[in-house]
Amino acid sequence: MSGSVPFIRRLAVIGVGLIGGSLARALRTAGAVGEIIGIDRDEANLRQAAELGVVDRAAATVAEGVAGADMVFLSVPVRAMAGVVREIAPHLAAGCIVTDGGSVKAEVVAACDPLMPAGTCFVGGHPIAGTEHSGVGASFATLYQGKRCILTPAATTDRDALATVARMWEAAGSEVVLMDPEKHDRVVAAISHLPHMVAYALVNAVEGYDRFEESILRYSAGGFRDFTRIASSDPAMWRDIALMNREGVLEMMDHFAAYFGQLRSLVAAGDAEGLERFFRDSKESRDAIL
Ligand SMILES: NC(=O)c1ccc[n+]([C@@H]2O[C@H](COP(=O)([O-])OP(=O)(O)OC[C@H]3O[C@@H](n4cnc5c(N)ncnc54)[C@H](O)[C@@H]3O)[C@@H](O)[C@H]2O)c1
Ligand SMILES: O=C(O)C(=O)C[C@]1(C(=O)O)C=C[C@@H](O)C=C1
Repeated sequence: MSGSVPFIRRLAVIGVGLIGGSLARALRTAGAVGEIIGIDRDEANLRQAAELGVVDRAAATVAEGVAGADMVFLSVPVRAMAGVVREIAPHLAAGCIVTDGGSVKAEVVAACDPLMPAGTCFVGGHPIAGTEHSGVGASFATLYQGKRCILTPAATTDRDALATVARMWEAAGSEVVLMDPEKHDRVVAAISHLPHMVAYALVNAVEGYDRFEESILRYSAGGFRDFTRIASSDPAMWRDIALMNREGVLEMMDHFAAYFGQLRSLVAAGDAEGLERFFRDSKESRDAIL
């Protein structure tokens, strides 16, 4: 544990899975938080969170769980966020900050912000870090180390609350970036949501390929497995993301289809030079991000 002062007195984590559990672990390791209360509709997962010491105690009810908390972190699927805020709103202490880690921001912020009682504040957030695994058993303290966390404040967001949420993510090891929610959704549609759509479609396409009488997936090796790791991610989480960032995801799927079509034309035309140029451009861009 670092010697830093716990600047969050009581943190309530709603949805103690990969994202919420990892934040709880990271903040505890950093000495940034006094007490951590867990809330989850999956009783077995919540019990495990308490047994693992990820939370200090499991709340019996949502009302009891958020009572007296100065920070509430929402890490439930994106379409569940507003319902949870509606449920906790009457029980929040004055000055409480509610923030989230959901993968879509415009609709989440627009739905949650107006539900907040006077004297409390909602700050939208999204750590750009994760894995294909779910549940508190998959959580780990270093998930956010060296990663970015995007915060999406509105013009009306209290600046002190924003600074406290930024400090929380920095304590977890992340670099905080501010962005408006609409830009956020277009950016993650490109760098996160499209790759998941492509990976899910690729696995189904190969499994659905019926030229042979056996499933050929078992012959897959490094290339296919690296590329499709994220197709093992939670289907319900990705259903919610595709529905809530529908416009951004559709725009990127169309954009991708145009590039895929270009590549198809190069193959069909036997254009060796064009193919090599296409692959070189891509390799240069990909090498540059590492
Ligand atoms: N998995 C990732 O890589 C990743 C990365 C960044 C952000 N996110 C976002 O973080 C959020 C959580 O994802 P996760 O990967 O931690 O999922 P997870 O399945 O590991 O954890 C979510 C937890 O929320 C609980 N839950 C669901 N609905 C609830 C409700 N209404 N009330 C109380 N508890 C409820 C579930 O029981 C589960 O334990 C999602 O919004 C997701 O979009 C995920
Ligand atoms: O590394 C992974 O497994 C992830 O899918 C993490 C990932 C991504 O990079 O796309 C997935 C969803 C998020 O909202 C943020 C991060």
